[in-house]
Amino acid sequence: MTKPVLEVRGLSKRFGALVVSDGIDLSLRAGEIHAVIGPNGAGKTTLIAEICGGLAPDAGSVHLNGRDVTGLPIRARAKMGLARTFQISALAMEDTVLQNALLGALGAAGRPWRFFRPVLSDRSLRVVAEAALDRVGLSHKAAARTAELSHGERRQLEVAVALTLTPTAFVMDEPMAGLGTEGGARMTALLGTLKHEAPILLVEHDMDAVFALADRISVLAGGRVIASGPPDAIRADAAVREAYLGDEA
Ligand SMILES: Nc1ncnc2c1ncn2[C@@H]1O[C@H](COP(=O)(O)OP(=O)(O)OP(=O)(O)O)[C@@H](O)[C@H]1O
Repeated sequence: MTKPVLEVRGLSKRFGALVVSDGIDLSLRAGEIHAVIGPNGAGKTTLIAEICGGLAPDAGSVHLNGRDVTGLPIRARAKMGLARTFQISALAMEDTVLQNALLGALGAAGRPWRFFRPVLSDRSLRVVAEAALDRVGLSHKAAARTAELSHGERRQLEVAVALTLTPTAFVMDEPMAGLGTEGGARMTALLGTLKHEAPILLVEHDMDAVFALADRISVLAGGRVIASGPPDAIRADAAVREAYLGDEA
């Protein structure tokens, strides 16, 4: 089997007496969507922070493309193509859609923000930013102020910003949150094609989306992976039903 793009081994973290990551092993392979689900407080947000570099684990490691990145800060991991989208929007609302994509491309190119003005006319960055907008279906809104976008369009723009990193792996934190039926369907279709460019670690509460999209699902409860496997196996897993899904699943 090919080496995982992203690999988490024995990740452990406690806040005082509370164990939030309890020896978590997880891998993300090329071409897949691996969903991480679990009840509130299971430790999903903490896990994402440890993977992306916002929070140092007490023990364990994170490897990206075979390289140990456990000690690296967020920015260094992002430069290696670890592209995160956020639960809460990190977009600049007063800037245009294209400017937000350009800011992403600028960050990916590792240039300081104070050179932003000239960058607006930088051809190579514009090409990257415009291609990302095109990819998520937002080209027609390039000149619009970001504040004028619908909620769904903002989430699409967040994916476009992530795309400007030329991702090695996506880490997505609830990309379906707040999307209606139409926006959810559009995002589902987008993720289904994006996974072929870079695999997606998907933390998501929308179970319909998870079971429709995921190639593998890992279930977190009390900081532990209590089950991991293809959607059908997870649906049938008694421990999962008890811990999380309820009998209606
Ligand atoms: N900085 C912190 N200090 C103390 N406790 C924390 C801290 N961050 C998180 N926790 C606790 O760790 C546990 C796991 O939280 P986390 O946010 O990772 O769970 P989650 O699975 O993402 O939950 P949700 O689905 O509600 O977002 C919770 O009990 C939370 O209160």
